[in-house]
Amino acid sequence: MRFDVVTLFPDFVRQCAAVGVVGRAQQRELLQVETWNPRDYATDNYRTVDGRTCGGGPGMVMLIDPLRAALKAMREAAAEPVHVIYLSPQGARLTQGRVEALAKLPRIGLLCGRYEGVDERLLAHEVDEELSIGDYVLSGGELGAAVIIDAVGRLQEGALNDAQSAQQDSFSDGLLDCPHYAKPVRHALGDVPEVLLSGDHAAIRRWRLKQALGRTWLRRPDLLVQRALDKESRALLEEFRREYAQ
Ligand SMILES: c1cc(-c2cnc[nH]2)ccn1
Repeated sequence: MRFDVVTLFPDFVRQCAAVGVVGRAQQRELLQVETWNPRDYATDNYRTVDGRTCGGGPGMVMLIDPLRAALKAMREAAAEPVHVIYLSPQGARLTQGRVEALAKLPRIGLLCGRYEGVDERLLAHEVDEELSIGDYVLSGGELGAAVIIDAVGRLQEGALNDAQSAQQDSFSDGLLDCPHYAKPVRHALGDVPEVLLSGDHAAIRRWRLKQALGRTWLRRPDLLVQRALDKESRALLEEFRREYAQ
């Protein structure tokens, strides 16, 4: 997987991708992150990349030509076709399902806007998809790009170790994660649940699934609506709800 990020802040994006799972995956050449700065493609002496918004009003808009030249250089830099994503509050909300689909692509281009955004004509001709990481306004698209690089990058074959894969699976089955504990077993803040000390792996699996179902029901019931539950999960959730109601 190759990510190509068009951004006025390449160092920020590279630093985000240099640590943790994604950083290690880059070192192991499981993925590649390249950056393209539109300012390097501005043709005037001031390296101008923004202009006043037509029709008046506050703020500036990113100009077509520096972005278009940067995208052209990006497309020419490698053979595979690029799926170009523009990060914006106007985009479709990013979901784990969309992340899993994106993880199958050979190359992803991430266009990061700043100021009030990007000239609509550039978006209409150069962008395949708009995605939002949440209903709030950020200072630019770079944090969205970092989220996509992390969520998609960690799904590349070999990027995760066994424990991380298990944790990924627990989120990816559409439920919130169960509670986690480490030593000491006894603490002034409370004790580790006995079942986790029992060595009974079947009971531990059921307890973790019950907690995940119960938490999802309490905190994100909308996720449960979208998810069919098997007989065991329905029974465990009912058990959780009965105990919760007591
Ligand atoms: C993705 C991008 C953005 C954003 C880009 N520029 C200002 N906000 C907000 C949410 N998700």
